[in-house]
Amino acid sequence: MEEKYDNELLTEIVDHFSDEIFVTDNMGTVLLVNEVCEYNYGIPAEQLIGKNIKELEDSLFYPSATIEVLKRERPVEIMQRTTRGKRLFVKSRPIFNDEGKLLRVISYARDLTINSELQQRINLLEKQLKENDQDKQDQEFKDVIAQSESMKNVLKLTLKIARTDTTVLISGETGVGKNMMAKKIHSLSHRNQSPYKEVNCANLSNLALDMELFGSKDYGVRGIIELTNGSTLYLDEIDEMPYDMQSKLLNVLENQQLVTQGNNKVEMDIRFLVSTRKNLEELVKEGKFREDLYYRLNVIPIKVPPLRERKEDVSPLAFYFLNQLNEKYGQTVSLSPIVMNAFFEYEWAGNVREMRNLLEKLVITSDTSEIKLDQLPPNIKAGSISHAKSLPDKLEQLERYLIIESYDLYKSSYKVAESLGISQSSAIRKIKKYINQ
Ligand SMILES: Nc1ncnc2c1ncn2[C@@H]1O[C@H](COP(=O)(O)OP(=O)(O)OP(=O)(O)O)[C@@H](O)[C@H]1O
Repeated sequence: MEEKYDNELLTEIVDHFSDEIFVTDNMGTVLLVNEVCEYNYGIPAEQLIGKNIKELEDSLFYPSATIEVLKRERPVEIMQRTTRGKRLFVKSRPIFNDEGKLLRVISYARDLTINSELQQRINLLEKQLKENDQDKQDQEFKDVIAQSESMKNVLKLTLKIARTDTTVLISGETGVGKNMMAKKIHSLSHRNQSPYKEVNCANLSNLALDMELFGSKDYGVRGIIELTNGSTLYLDEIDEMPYDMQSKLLNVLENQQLVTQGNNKVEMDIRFLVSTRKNLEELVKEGKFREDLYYRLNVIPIKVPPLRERKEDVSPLAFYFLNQLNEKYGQTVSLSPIVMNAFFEYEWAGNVREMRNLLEKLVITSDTSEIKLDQLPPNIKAGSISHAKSLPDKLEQLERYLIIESYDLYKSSYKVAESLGISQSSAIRKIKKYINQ
């Protein structure tokens, strides 16, 4: 009786096994197969029983692992293709009786097509997820110009960390957009309904900064740290914070508590975003910045690269600001290609802010619709000359600058020749060299 149940149990297990099971006798006659066979070969299991493996090879699959085991009398592992287009990984092994005579061959086959289909599905889902992320990024950052790979990476990281609560250290030269990124982080965070506060640590005297941040009992004022509880506080130019004050800030960060001017211990829940123009690690080495505070702040570092290291952003930024400013001042000013070239060559020590300010001045003051090279400040006109190292290089850059400036103004090789006192053929040659290349 129990044997019957055991057989039923065995059939149940075999039929529900996710791999194919295929058993033959020592002549290759099929004795047992499970339901997976139907899926792999397109034939119901019953129709396979009693058939010989040699009849099945080629018509249903190739090669047969069972035939190999029958030949060699030892375990075999092979890759098999079925006429239904499946790729199976087959493991077959012989079963011997007590006298060592081959009795059965049992094979297990795993469908690798499922794996690759699964992989394709995963790839597709990952792709959709990435596109989704890209859409989201484009939407959230539509007012942030980022054509360069390095800026795109900054945005990607910003999007990723905005919704967390970690402290972020934003570093970069003046005017690269640190402030803008900090505001983005806040507006994309769950704190965006509470007011974002910022304090510049370089603009105030030590005493005033202390009072601004921590408040004053004498004057009965509450500090901005206390007032920002629950929201985001951006500490701009943290590198300028006096050493002693750094300990007070560290205390708040470490203990998430603040002793207020009213002498109450308040639990703090502030997200700190800090920025630095200087290399904080260097300042730590020089003993000007507390190492413990540095590590506490540097949880997620975001480095916003200077404009000269991401030239691809120069013209998109210029067009973006030009549009914005034209609209603001009711103008229709554009930049001549040569001016665009000068923008590209220039080093922009003041970065994006310097470019925006210059464009604002040009849009306001220009009385022509196209800005010409001679309307630019000398440092930008001559920007590319200062990069040249040797005298011959400098001379060539100077020549290039004069030719470009003159051609930008006159748009005629004859006039360029006349204005610079050279022959027209020489002017043509130089225009070709520096402009039309
Ligand atoms: N990628 C950008 N796209 C659009 N506008 C930008 C971009 N980067 C910077 N700006 C604009 O340039 C100006 C300067 O940026 P921001 O004040 O964020 O720089 P910063 O690095 O914080 O400067 P500082 O170190 O002087 O505080 C702002 O008007 C900002 O909106």
